[in-house]
Amino acid sequence: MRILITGVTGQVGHALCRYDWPEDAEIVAASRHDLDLAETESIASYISAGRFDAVINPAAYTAVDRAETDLVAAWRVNALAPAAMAAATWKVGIPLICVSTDYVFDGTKAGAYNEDAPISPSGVYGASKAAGELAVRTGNPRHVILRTSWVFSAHGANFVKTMLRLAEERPRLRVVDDQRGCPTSARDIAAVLAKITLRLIADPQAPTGTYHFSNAEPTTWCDFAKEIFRQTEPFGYPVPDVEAIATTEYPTPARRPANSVLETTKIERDFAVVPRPWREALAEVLSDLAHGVTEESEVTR
Ligand SMILES: NC(=O)C1=CN([C@@H]2O[C@H](COP(=O)(O)OP(=O)(O)OC[C@H]3O[C@@H](n4cnc5c(N)ncnc54)[C@H](OP(=O)(O)O)[C@@H]3O)[C@@H](O)[C@H]2O)C=CC1
Ligand SMILES: Cc1cn([C@H]2C[C@H](O)[C@@H](COP(=O)(O)OP(=O)(O)O[C@H]3O[C@@H](C)C(=O)[C@@H](O)[C@H]3O)O2)c(=O)[nH]c1=O
Ligand SMILES: [Mg+2]
Repeated sequence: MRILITGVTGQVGHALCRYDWPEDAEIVAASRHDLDLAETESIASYISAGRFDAVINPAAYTAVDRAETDLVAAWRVNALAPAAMAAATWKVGIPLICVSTDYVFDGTKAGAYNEDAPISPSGVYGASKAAGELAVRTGNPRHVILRTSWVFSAHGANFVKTMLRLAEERPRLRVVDDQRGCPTSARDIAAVLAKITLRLIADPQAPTGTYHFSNAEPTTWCDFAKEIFRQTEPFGYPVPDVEAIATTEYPTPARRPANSVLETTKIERDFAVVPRPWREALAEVLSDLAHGVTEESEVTR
């Protein structure tokens, strides 16, 4: 079976390429040079010519603040590209597995969001991802949309690596303590995406639709930062003071949800997925970083 993976230079795409796929899985890893997702018109022919058995699309325009002033580019990659993929995959009768975000929610809900909670994105990034979801839902009934949150990994750009970099530069960091969510390892997301994809390829009756997946145990960005430094201290890395601040004290172009905790019971039930605590996944990533398993690592398949 042939599986197309997009966004292979990103956190989740990279982890998918490194996943331990079964022997009979042939992974086609498409970078922006192979398939530029901003070129909407090129997507259909690439997919129809590829003889794929499934398409996994973790590629996205993920610069949340930049999206506010780069609306068309964000919508091309996050909305139009998934729309083109949905049409093309449905035409050749294969499943489409896409990744979406907690930022489709406005964050005003008190508890965790389940898959049926109404979406109400407050920024361009979230809105464009919500549009991509809708396109996939209406374009290919054989889809899974996996919403996740606060992705981190040794590879690529993310909050963990930002904190480690800032700690080298400053003795004191100020981090928002009034936005709640669940950090999630790109490797864990990749394992879930692989499991879902293999099941959809093998079984025409496999469950489809929208699913939430994150690592377990909600936290705030501030407590996430503190845990990063608690875990890196033994490596001899610099440990800055982390000051808890309010979102109002850290102005950004895009508004972020105050609460974006995702409820994961549906995926646990339908795909027998067991989310592990993010602190455990963080330890793995920090160990990878300490041992130099970073973006320079070669993807071997
Ligand atoms: N990062 C996060 O915290 C979260 C991410 N998500 C979602 O998870 C998915 C994976 O995110 P993550 O791995 O972190 O993303 P990254 O930002 O790490 O990677 C994005 C990938 O998309 C590719 N891409 C962007 N524009 C294009 C284009 N025009 N043509 C082809 N490829 C393109 C990038 O390629 P290049 O390197 O060439 O730019 C890169 O490979 C996304 O759908 C995202 O919306 C959901 C919740 C949280
Ligand atoms: C660097 C920094 C950030 N912050 C705040 C800003 C923001 O509210 C929060 C996290 O910062 P980031 O820029 O990493 O966050 P952001 O880019 O918004 O992360 C999001 O990315 C997209 C792609 C998603 O889909 C989301 O799930 C989420 O992971 O921390 C501080 O308070 N202090 C700091 O020094
Ligand atoms: Mg960011």
